[in-house]
Amino acid sequence: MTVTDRRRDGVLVVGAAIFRDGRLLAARRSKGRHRGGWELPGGKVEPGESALAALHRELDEELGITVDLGTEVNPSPREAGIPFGWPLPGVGEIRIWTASLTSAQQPQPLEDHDQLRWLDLASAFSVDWLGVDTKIVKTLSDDPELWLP
Ligand SMILES: Nc1nc2c([nH]c(=O)n2[C@H]2C[C@H](O)[C@@H](COP(=O)(O)OP(=O)(O)OP(=O)(O)O)O2)c(=O)[nH]1
Repeated sequence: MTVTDRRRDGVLVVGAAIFRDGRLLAARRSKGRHRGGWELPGGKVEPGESALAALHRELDEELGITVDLGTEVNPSPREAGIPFGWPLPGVGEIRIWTASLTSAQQPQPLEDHDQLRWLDLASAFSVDWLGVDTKIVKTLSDDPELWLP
Protein backbone atom coordinates (compact mmCIF):
# COMPACT_ATOMS: atom_id res chain seq x y z
CA MET A 1 0.00 0.00 0.00
CA THR A 2 1.32 3.43 -0.88
CA VAL A 3 0.45 6.20 1.49
CA THR A 4 1.34 9.79 0.78
CA ASP A 5 2.32 11.83 3.77
CA ARG A 6 0.35 14.77 2.58
CA ARG A 7 -0.84 17.16 5.21
CA ARG A 8 -2.59 20.44 5.58
CA ASP A 9 -1.34 23.11 7.97
CA GLY A 10 -1.25 22.12 11.59
CA VAL A 11 -0.65 18.88 13.39
CA LEU A 12 -1.18 15.52 11.72
CA VAL A 13 -2.79 12.98 14.04
CA VAL A 14 -3.26 9.33 13.07
CA GLY A 15 -5.61 6.80 14.59
CA ALA A 16 -6.83 3.23 14.18
CA ALA A 17 -10.31 1.76 14.00
CA ILE A 18 -9.35 -1.63 15.43
CA PHE A 19 -11.91 -4.35 14.90
CA ARG A 20 -12.00 -7.74 16.57
CA ASP A 21 -14.90 -10.16 16.14
CA GLY A 22 -17.11 -7.38 14.80
CA ARG A 23 -16.35 -4.98 17.64
CA LEU A 24 -14.57 -1.64 17.54
CA LEU A 25 -12.02 -0.66 20.16
CA ALA A 26 -12.76 2.64 21.91
CA ALA A 27 -10.38 4.27 24.37
CA ARG A 28 -11.17 6.87 27.03
CA ARG A 29 -8.67 9.69 27.49
CA SER A 30 -7.37 9.95 31.03
CA LYS A 31 -5.83 13.40 30.96
CA GLY A 32 -5.73 16.81 29.35
CA ARG A 33 -8.33 18.89 27.63
CA HIS A 34 -10.19 15.86 26.28
CA ARG A 35 -10.17 13.86 29.53
CA GLY A 36 -13.17 11.55 29.74
CA GLY A 37 -13.79 11.66 25.99
CA TRP A 38 -13.63 8.49 23.92
CA GLU A 39 -11.44 8.20 20.86
CA LEU A 40 -9.82 5.87 18.41
CA PRO A 41 -6.31 5.15 19.69
CA GLY A 42 -3.42 6.94 18.01
CA GLY A 43 -1.56 10.19 18.32
CA LYS A 44 0.53 12.85 16.69
CA VAL A 45 2.98 12.16 13.88
CA GLU A 46 6.42 13.34 14.89
CA PRO A 47 8.65 15.42 12.61
CA GLY A 48 10.33 13.20 10.01
CA GLU A 49 8.08 10.25 10.83
CA SER A 50 5.69 8.69 8.32
CA ALA A 51 2.00 8.54 9.17
CA LEU A 52 1.93 4.75 9.31
CA ALA A 53 5.13 4.47 11.36
CA ALA A 54 3.60 6.91 13.83
CA LEU A 55 0.42 4.87 14.03
CA HIS A 56 2.26 1.61 14.77
CA ARG A 57 4.43 3.40 17.35
CA GLU A 58 1.44 4.97 19.11
CA LEU A 59 -0.46 1.68 19.27
CA ASP A 60 2.57 -0.03 20.76
CA GLU A 61 3.12 2.76 23.30
CA GLU A 62 -0.51 3.30 24.26
CA LEU A 63 -1.89 -0.23 24.14
CA GLY A 64 1.06 -2.61 23.75
CA ILE A 65 -0.34 -4.09 20.56
CA THR A 66 0.72 -4.80 17.00
CA VAL A 67 -1.79 -4.53 14.17
CA ASP A 68 -2.30 -5.17 10.50
CA LEU A 69 -3.68 -2.05 8.86
CA GLY A 70 -6.56 -2.14 6.39
CA THR A 71 -7.90 0.75 4.38
CA GLU A 72 -8.02 4.43 5.18
CA VAL A 73 -11.35 5.73 6.44
CA ASN A 74 -12.12 8.95 4.61
CA PRO A 75 -14.82 11.55 4.96
CA SER A 76 -17.32 11.46 2.15
CA PRO A 77 -16.16 13.75 -0.68
CA ARG A 78 -19.23 15.85 -0.12
CA GLU A 79 -18.29 16.52 3.47
CA ALA A 80 -14.59 16.90 2.95
CA GLY A 81 -14.36 18.54 -0.44
CA ILE A 82 -10.64 17.82 -0.41
CA PRO A 83 -8.54 14.67 -0.32
CA PHE A 84 -7.34 15.06 3.23
CA GLY A 85 -8.29 13.34 6.43
CA TRP A 86 -10.76 14.57 9.01
CA PRO A 87 -10.39 18.19 10.15
CA LEU A 88 -9.49 18.72 13.80
CA PRO A 89 -10.56 22.31 14.40
CA GLY A 90 -7.73 24.37 15.81
CA VAL A 91 -5.33 21.42 15.70
CA GLY A 92 -4.90 20.11 12.15
CA GLU A 93 -6.25 16.86 10.81
CA ILE A 94 -6.65 13.24 11.78
CA ARG A 95 -6.26 10.29 9.40
CA ILE A 96 -7.78 6.95 10.35
CA TRP A 97 -7.12 3.38 9.15
CA THR A 98 -9.03 0.23 9.89
CA ALA A 99 -6.91 -2.35 11.70
CA SER A 100 -6.92 -5.83 13.19
CA LEU A 101 -4.74 -7.36 15.88
CA THR A 102 -1.93 -9.47 14.47
CA SER A 103 -2.54 -12.18 17.08
CA ALA A 104 -4.53 -12.91 20.23
CA GLN A 105 -3.40 -9.87 22.17
CA GLN A 106 -5.14 -7.99 24.92
CA PRO A 107 -4.81 -4.20 24.53
CA GLN A 108 -3.88 -2.50 27.80
CA PRO A 109 -4.40 1.19 28.71
CA LEU A 110 -0.67 1.77 29.23
CA GLU A 111 -0.73 5.56 28.84
CA ASP A 112 -3.19 8.32 27.91
CA HIS A 113 -6.27 6.13 28.56
CA ASP A 114 -8.03 4.83 31.66
CA GLN A 115 -10.62 2.61 30.02
CA LEU A 116 -10.95 0.50 26.90
CA ARG A 117 -14.16 -0.88 25.50
CA TRP A 118 -15.09 -3.13 22.57
CA LEU A 119 -18.27 -1.83 20.94
CA ASP A 120 -20.55 -3.73 18.61
CA LEU A 121 -22.65 -1.91 16.05
CA ALA A 122 -25.64 -1.65 18.39
CA SER A 123 -23.52 0.06 21.05
CA ALA A 124 -21.23 2.03 18.74
CA PHE A 125 -22.59 5.34 19.97
CA SER A 126 -22.98 4.41 23.63
CA VAL A 127 -19.79 6.26 24.60
CA ASP A 128 -19.08 9.97 24.57
CA TRP A 129 -16.89 10.19 21.45
CA LEU A 130 -14.71 13.25 20.86
CA GLY A 131 -16.28 15.56 18.27
CA VAL A 132 -14.75 14.31 15.05
CA ASP A 133 -14.84 10.69 16.18
CA THR A 134 -18.63 10.74 16.13
CA LYS A 135 -18.43 11.41 12.40
CA ILE A 136 -15.74 8.81 11.86
CA VAL A 137 -17.71 6.15 13.72
CA LYS A 138 -20.80 7.11 11.75
CA THR A 139 -18.87 6.42 8.55
CA LEU A 140 -17.64 3.10 9.99
CA SER A 141 -21.19 2.19 10.97
CA ASP A 142 -22.22 2.54 7.33
CA ASP A 143 -20.00 -0.44 6.41
CA PRO A 144 -21.75 -3.49 7.89
CA GLU A 145 -18.95 -5.87 6.89
CA LEU A 146 -16.64 -4.37 9.48
CA TRP A 147 -19.10 -5.36 12.22
CA LEU A 148 -19.56 -9.01 11.30
CA PRO A 149 -18.69 -11.19 14.31
N1 LIG B 1 -5.40 9.95 19.09
C1 LIG B 1 -6.55 10.57 18.80
N2 LIG B 1 -6.62 11.90 18.93
C2 LIG B 1 -7.77 12.49 18.63
C3 LIG B 1 -8.89 11.76 18.20
N3 LIG B 1 -9.92 12.62 17.99
C4 LIG B 1 -9.46 13.86 18.29
O1 LIG B 1 -10.09 14.90 18.24
N4 LIG B 1 -8.13 13.78 18.69
C5 LIG B 1 -7.29 14.92 19.06
C6 LIG B 1 -6.98 15.00 20.52
C7 LIG B 1 -5.62 15.72 20.51
O2 LIG B 1 -5.84 17.11 20.35
C8 LIG B 1 -4.95 15.20 19.27
C9 LIG B 1 -4.11 13.96 19.49
O3 LIG B 1 -3.11 14.21 20.39
P1 LIG B 1 -2.52 13.07 21.34
O4 LIG B 1 -2.34 13.69 22.67
O5 LIG B 1 -3.31 11.80 21.26
O6 LIG B 1 -1.18 12.76 20.62
P2 LIG B 1 0.18 12.31 21.30
O7 LIG B 1 -0.07 11.12 22.17
O8 LIG B 1 1.20 12.18 20.20
O9 LIG B 1 0.43 13.64 22.12
P3 LIG B 1 1.41 14.16 23.20
O10 LIG B 1 0.65 13.94 24.48
O11 LIG B 1 2.68 13.39 23.08
O12 LIG B 1 1.53 15.61 22.83
O13 LIG B 1 -6.03 14.84 18.39
C10 LIG B 1 -8.81 10.36 18.04
O14 LIG B 1 -9.73 9.65 17.66
N5 LIG B 1 -7.60 9.80 18.36
